[in-house]
Amino acid sequence: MRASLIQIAVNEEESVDSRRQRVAELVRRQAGSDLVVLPELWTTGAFAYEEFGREAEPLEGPTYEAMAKAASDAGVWLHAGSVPERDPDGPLYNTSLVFSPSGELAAAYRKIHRFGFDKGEAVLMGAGRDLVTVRLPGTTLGVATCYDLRFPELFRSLVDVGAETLVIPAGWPERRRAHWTLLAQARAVENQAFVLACGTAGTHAGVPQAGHSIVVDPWGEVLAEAGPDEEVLTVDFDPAKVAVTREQFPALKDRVLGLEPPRR
Ligand SMILES: O=C(O)CCC(=O)C(=O)O
Repeated sequence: MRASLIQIAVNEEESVDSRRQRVAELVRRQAGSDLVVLPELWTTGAFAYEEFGREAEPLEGPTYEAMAKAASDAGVWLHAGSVPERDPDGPLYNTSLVFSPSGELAAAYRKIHRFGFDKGEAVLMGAGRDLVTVRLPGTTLGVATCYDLRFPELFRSLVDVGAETLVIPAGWPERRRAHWTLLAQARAVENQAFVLACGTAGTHAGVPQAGHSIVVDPWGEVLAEAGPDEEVLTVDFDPAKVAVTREQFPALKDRVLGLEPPRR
């Protein structure tokens, strides 16, 4: 299976419209890959809080339209990263869109863990509640977004519903790049799954982005890692390695659930 992670540079000098067109063209150029992955909130930037409301789109908005077409033009599965979604009956959501090679929406995932503590996304957006997996020929994707990476129980739940390849679009800041790399490897090792983690490059809202998108195999080996700038990271991997790893080193079978609290 060939995956291409497009680590988009999100800078304020470029308008959202031109970035959308540029990214659609970049997706089209990945014809021949099976799966293309984009980062989190690449239209606005994950830290451009004032832009969320201004650039929010209905689910089937301009980014949806452009990415559905790009996926079908290229004939690829496209995890189109996330957009600020305006729910007509509710708040904004940080919503990821996954398209099939014919341009049909295969899944939408509303980010569960919102970043910012008492500001930013955590107060501006609503929280998703639903686990999302997508069946592709050869593997099942489990989807999560950026800050979700810090919550291992989410990934365990995805594994419990069949995830074998964990896809994580992000807008991770340079300041915590070490956490990004470490957590991507940890999620791969503990879940015996592939991790495809696609971040942004550039600087927006004064926050330099980490770049360094990364692909990790179920044994924790880094198959490919991007540099700090805009880049397409292409990697070939064998999804069957998940089953082989889980069979040869069956640690997931040794889970002990429902432990008792300490006795007083
Ligand atoms: O957890 C982090 O350090 C970064 C998270 C983040 O930037 C986000 O979820 O947008």
